[in-house]
Order: sequence, then C-alpha cells, then structure tokens
Amino acid sequence: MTALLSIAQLSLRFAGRDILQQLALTLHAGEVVSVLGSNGAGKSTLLKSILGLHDAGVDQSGQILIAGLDIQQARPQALAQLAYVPEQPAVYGHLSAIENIGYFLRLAAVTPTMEISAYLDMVGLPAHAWQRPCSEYSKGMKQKVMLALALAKQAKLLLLDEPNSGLDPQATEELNQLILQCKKKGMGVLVVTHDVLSAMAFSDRLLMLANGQLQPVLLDQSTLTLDSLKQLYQGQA
Ligand SMILES: Nc1ncnc2c1ncn2[C@@H]1O[C@H](COP(=O)(O)OP(=O)(O)OP(=O)(O)O)[C@@H](O)[C@H]1O
Repeated sequence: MTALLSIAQLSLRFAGRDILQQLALTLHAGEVVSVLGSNGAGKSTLLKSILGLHDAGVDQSGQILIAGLDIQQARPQALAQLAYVPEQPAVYGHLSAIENIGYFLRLAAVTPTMEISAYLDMVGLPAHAWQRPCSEYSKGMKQKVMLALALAKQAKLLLLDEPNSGLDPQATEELNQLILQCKKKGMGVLVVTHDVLSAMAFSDRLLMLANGQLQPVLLDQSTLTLDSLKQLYQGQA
C-alpha cells in the first residue's frame, strides 16, 4: 500500500541553525498521527515543508512524497491530494460556507460528487449558517467549512495545525469526532498540537518533535500529570 505521506531524510536550516535533522515519517490511509513538541521545536516548519511553502532560498534537503507524488517535482499534483487547515481557518469572511467551498473547488478544478450542502451536513455545520457570511462564524464553524471542503475535494491527506486551540470543550469534542470521521473515510491525518489530551483521544500514534527529529511517545491517560508532561517535553520521560 502506498503511504499517503512519506518523508525521508528531511533536514532544514534557518540562518545556519538546524531545525529539522534527517527527519523521517510515514503515514498511511486511515491513520491519525499527532506531532507534539515545545514552542519553537519546528512543528510549523515541518508542515510548511510538507506544503512546499518555504522560500526557494531556504536550506532544505530530503524527500517528501504525498500519495507517492514528490512535493518538489510534482507540486500541483501532490498538493491536489491534500487539505490543510491552519490554526486560524482560512475562509473568506464575506462569502458564505457554500460560496467558499464552491469557490475553492472551482480553483482546484474539482467537481464534487454531492451537493456542497451534503458535505456541510456531514461535518455538522448547522443549516441556518450555510448561507450566512463566514465572518459571523466561530473558529469551530470555520474549521467545519474547511473540513467539508477537504471531503468535497476528496483529499487523501489532511494536515491540521493546532486544531484545538481556542475551542471550548464542546467544540473540541466535535472537532475530535470529525477527525475520527475523516480517519474512518480512509484519509490520513497529520495533526500538530499542544493539546495532548485531544491528541490521545484521536491519534493512532503520538510523536514528539525534538532536536529536529520525531520520536514515538507512549502516554497513559491515567498517569498523566502536568509534571510528567513537562518531563516528556524536556526529554526526561
Ligand atoms: N522564516 C524563518 N526564518 C528564520 N527562522 C525561522 C523562520 N521560521 C521559523 N523560524 C525559527 O524556527 C524555529 C521553529 O519554528 P516553528 O514555528 O516551526 O516552531 P513550532 O514548533 O511550530 O513552535 P510553536 O509551538 O510555538 O508554534 C523557531 O526557532 C523559529 O524562530
């Protein structure tokens, strides 16, 4: 089975400082992987590498394949396979959910297999909001629009940056369930987060980014304390 995300020997330097060092990661269909790490560890840098967003001048080496497609050599085809939800979901405030999704699908030259409203229904966005401008939406509602777009686009790989930040407990639970729904549909999901409890709830694997590399983390919710987490982040666990 082709991995949906395959990263090999990824190294990246900013101003002579190593941020990622020979980093490796493989993620398959139906798998949710969460990346934890201290502030400044390089989590957003890693996402940017996967998205091919670094300036041409950035010192980066290694290989990133999305559904078997090289992000450097077949960028448009590789990017067509993924959906990215940034920490602040990027939707046009003056457009409604339906208009936003319609616009982004047209940009991607994708014809959805169902009505856009069916995808909004699937992610649980209340019908009364569908035609309202997204500037009136909460963060959780904007995330739902972006997840509906990911489903309509039939993205294979979903990247989520800090999805739980700024969400109240109910919105957090709804988002966690949506991530599991994407997993059930066979998407591969990569989450960068500081919300360890949520990550434990929806992830198949937890990884810690430290010293430019990803290491597996095993956590037991029953013994989790702030102290044990601090130790984990300091590499002493
Ligand atoms: N364009 C850039 N030029 C130079 N240094 C950068 C650049 N972007 C990020 N950095 C540095 O690279 C390091 C990793 O940053 P990054 O934003 O990836 O960390 P992070 O793990 O996402 O942190 P946080 O949890 O705070 O969001 C930091 O020291 C940051 O200052």
